[in-house]
Amino acid sequence: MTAPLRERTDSRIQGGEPAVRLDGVSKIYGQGKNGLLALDNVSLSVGQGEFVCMLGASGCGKSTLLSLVAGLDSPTAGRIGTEGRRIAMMFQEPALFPWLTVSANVEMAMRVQGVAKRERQTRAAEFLEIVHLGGFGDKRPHELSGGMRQRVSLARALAQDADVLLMDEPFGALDAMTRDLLHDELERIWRERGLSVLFVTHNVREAVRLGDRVVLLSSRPGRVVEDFPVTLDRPRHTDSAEVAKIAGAITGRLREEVMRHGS
Ligand SMILES: Nc1ncnc2c1ncn2[C@@H]1O[C@H](COP(=O)(O)OP(=O)(O)OP(=O)(O)O)[C@@H](O)[C@H]1O
Repeated sequence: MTAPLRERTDSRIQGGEPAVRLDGVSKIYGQGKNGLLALDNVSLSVGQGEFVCMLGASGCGKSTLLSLVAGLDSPTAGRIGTEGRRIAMMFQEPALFPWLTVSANVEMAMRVQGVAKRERQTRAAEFLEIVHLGGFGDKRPHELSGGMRQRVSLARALAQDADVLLMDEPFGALDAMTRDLLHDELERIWRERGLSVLFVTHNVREAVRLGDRVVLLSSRPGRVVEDFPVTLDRPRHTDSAEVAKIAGAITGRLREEVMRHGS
């Protein structure tokens, strides 16, 4: 059974504005001669309902960019617009509270928002249904597989009533088959709920499998090198020839970028 879609709170959202917009964003960690330029003049937008994947060499500033969009840190220069949108983040590690049940983990976001207990429980059960974990609410995280724990993490993100999902290599630690299943589920949830997604990955095929666009960042300092539109029909398959062809072109460009910096 799929839980009914809850009404979107679209009054928060301004007309055709992008869900996320970065204008000339730079980030320097530290100060003076010890300062480290992590991001340099990055301009990028994620449209409403768009799925954007971001690729780049290790250390090029992808996580930094997500943390700036999430408001966990401030840019040194430039502007980030996410007006009125609710943002949730997902990481490679699901970071669940091990002593709480699955349901209580999902309820946590609503608890912070002051939602009454009975409603929290009902809604947590709905979100767990959406991620195909109905009936697992009373389990503890250690009783679940890695893929199931990431599903809980996704349910917890949805429980924050997010419009924008920032995902930092969320499936990087999972085996290929589990990852494929989660791609299908994420795609379904993204479509059904009209989410805007900014998804960081090292896996080029994963980026092409999921993204409406794939944005390539340069080696540090991160700059936008290229923005590849992906217009293949959905659902796509990671192992398909079409995905492989586009992934091959992007990998070539990524390799050039990494070689240019000798890293
Ligand atoms: N809080 C911090 N203080 C100082 N330097 C930092 C901090 N966070 C990140 N950095 C540095 O900024 C650069 C960008 O880091 P970031 O984690 O954003 O890269 P990334 O592209 O996500 O890397 P990876 O692909 O390896 O996860 C790196 O050189 C990193 O060491």
